[in-house]
Amino acid sequence: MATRIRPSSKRCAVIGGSGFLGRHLVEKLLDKGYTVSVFDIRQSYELPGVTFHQGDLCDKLGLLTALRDVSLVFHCASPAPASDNKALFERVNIQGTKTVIEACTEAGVQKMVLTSSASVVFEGTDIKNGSEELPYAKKPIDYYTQTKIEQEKLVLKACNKDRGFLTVAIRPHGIFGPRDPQLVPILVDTARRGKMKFIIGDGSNLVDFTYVENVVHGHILAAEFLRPESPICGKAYHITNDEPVRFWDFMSDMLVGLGYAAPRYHLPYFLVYGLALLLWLLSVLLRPLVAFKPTFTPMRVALAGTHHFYSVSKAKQDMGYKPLVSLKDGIKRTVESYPHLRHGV
Ligand SMILES: NC(=O)C1=CN([C@@H]2O[C@H](COP(=O)(O)OP(=O)(O)OC[C@H]3O[C@@H](n4cnc5c(N)ncnc54)[C@H](O)[C@@H]3O)[C@@H](O)[C@H]2O)C=CC1
Ligand SMILES: CC(C)CCC[C@@H](C)[C@H]1CC[C@H]2C3=C(CC[C@]12C)[C@@]1(C)CCC(=O)C[C@@H]1CC3
Repeated sequence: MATRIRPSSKRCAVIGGSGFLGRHLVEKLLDKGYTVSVFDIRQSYELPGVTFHQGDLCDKLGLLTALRDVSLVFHCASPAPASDNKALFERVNIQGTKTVIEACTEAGVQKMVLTSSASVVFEGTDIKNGSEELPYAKKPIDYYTQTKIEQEKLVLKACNKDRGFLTVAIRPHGIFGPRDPQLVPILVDTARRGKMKFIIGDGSNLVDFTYVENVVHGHILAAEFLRPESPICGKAYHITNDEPVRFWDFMSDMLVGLGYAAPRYHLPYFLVYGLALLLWLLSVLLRPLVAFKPTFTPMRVALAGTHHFYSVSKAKQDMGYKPLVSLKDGIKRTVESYPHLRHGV
């Protein structure tokens, strides 16, 4: 049974703290008595007790200023997967993460918690109750995931007990909740354009969706357990709601909760995947002439049409992780937080 050890210092920095997960993390850290600095390329809010440092994480000097006197760093910055910009993913997730590690070691930071992704092991085919033992995807589903793999490897490799720098990676899956800029807005936009009528495949595929407060809980537990004698040093941990759900039931609950019709008609998986691949290729080839972004990318079709859910046994055993908010409550809270996205508004 894991025993939690209180952190020696509660001064931390959240890189990417202006984002969806980052802001929820900042709010919970403040509740728990931490002193928080945010480092982000943009400032999206103001909160008493939070010091904002606006800058690009590829800039070591900017980081060093933000990391002064900080003992714990959460790194949850990344370009959005939908940006589909290979050069940007490589610059921020790989080069930028190298810079973050260098800055942390130069500034004397003792612990770093990386937000990785469960998708680092996903190749577009079924994963059922996948453990952290699964190898990294040899053929990741997109450039974003490819760079998340490299990023996780860099951070875990940097863990060095002798030098007093401890690292751990949290791998959430399908984060949702209030202020999420991706899942619900994309879903509603697709529904408003009349494109949410179809279920890809037979609709029985199980997927993990994780309420944002559970993801935050996993990050803070990891930070608090990160000590030289702990088994979590240099390791990756899945963090989910531990309630795999049919992908299309989850989407239907969200849609119906917001007043839209649930999808009803089935389309064969491989037909939709093939069409999505064709459209994506066209969008890449025609990029210099016309800019269009298909809603159903091959990555989204793979995520929507396969089983992919992950075991959280290791996080339970090593850090005493247990989701705090059920899927049902998470969906209710999320739906209530988007009055402006309701049907007819
Ligand atoms: N949303 C999801 O379902 C999942 C997200 N993740 C990971 O969780 C983390 C947080 O994701 P979200 O909160 O959803 O994204 P988000 O887009 O809301 O937040 C990312 C933040 O990073 C900042 N950022 C981007 N480039 C930067 C740069 N060069 N320098 C400084 N800041 C920069 C952005 O301004 C933004 O505030 C990311 O690492 C993502 O890969 C992992 C699994 C699932
Ligand atoms: C148009 C519909 C078929 C799908 C709408 C919902 C999708 C936008 C989301 C369903 C699964 C989500 C997901 C991610 C982003 C949003 C979805 C595709 C991630 C790719 C975000 C970043 C990660 O690290 C992995 C996530 C997997 C699940």
